[in-house]
Amino acid sequence: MRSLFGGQLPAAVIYDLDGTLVDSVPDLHSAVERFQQQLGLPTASECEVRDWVGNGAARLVERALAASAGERAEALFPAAMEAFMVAYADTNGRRARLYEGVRPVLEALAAEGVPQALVTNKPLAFTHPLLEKLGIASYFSPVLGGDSLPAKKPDPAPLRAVAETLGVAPERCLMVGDSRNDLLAARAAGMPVACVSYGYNHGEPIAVSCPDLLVDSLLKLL
Ligand SMILES: O=C(O)COP(=O)(O)O
Ligand SMILES: [Mg+2]
Repeated sequence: MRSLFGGQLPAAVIYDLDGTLVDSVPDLHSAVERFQQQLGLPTASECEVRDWVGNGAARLVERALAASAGERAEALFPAAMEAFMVAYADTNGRRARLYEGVRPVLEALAAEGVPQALVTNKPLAFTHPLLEKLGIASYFSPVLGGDSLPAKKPDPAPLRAVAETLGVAPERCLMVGDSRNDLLAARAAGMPVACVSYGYNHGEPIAVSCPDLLVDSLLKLL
């Protein structure tokens, strides 16, 4: 990580959540399965849901409907969205786990006084309870969800907003993510970007998008 900043630490680190810090797919899959069952639709596998995550809750529901509801997808969307929100409020955090290395890295950077922030496409109402459950909420300020601003990643607006809030130049921040949404947002904001290889990227290895740094564990950032 220091190699990207002339041997120094970045002025701030901005993390993605799902697929970068937290393996949240088991809980998202349970919620998708539940709304599909309620609507009498065939249910998705966990692998399918893994490839659909990353553009926020509405896109996840749309992708699940496209795969299971055929011509009825559009008409079923409002009911599916409502059922998903209720189901995920219940399943969120049940099986979610921090990836290896996450807590030590958060601790190490906090000890060095590096500000850490979170920009996820997950709705904010699900983000705060998940961070609390996993015991990592106190590391991040600010926390932006997919519905915090009019635009979400891959739009650079949330990353720019964080840099401005923290009073640091975007090029001195490091974005850490798992998907091309994180990478495109960072590039458009003028931020160096590190990606983890183990996350969710719509079924494609993130290496294809050539991040500035590619790591198989957050520990490699140190
Ligand atoms: O699409 C989601 O809800 C997950 O988003 P994230 O990878 O930006 O945390
Ligand atoms: Mg992600």
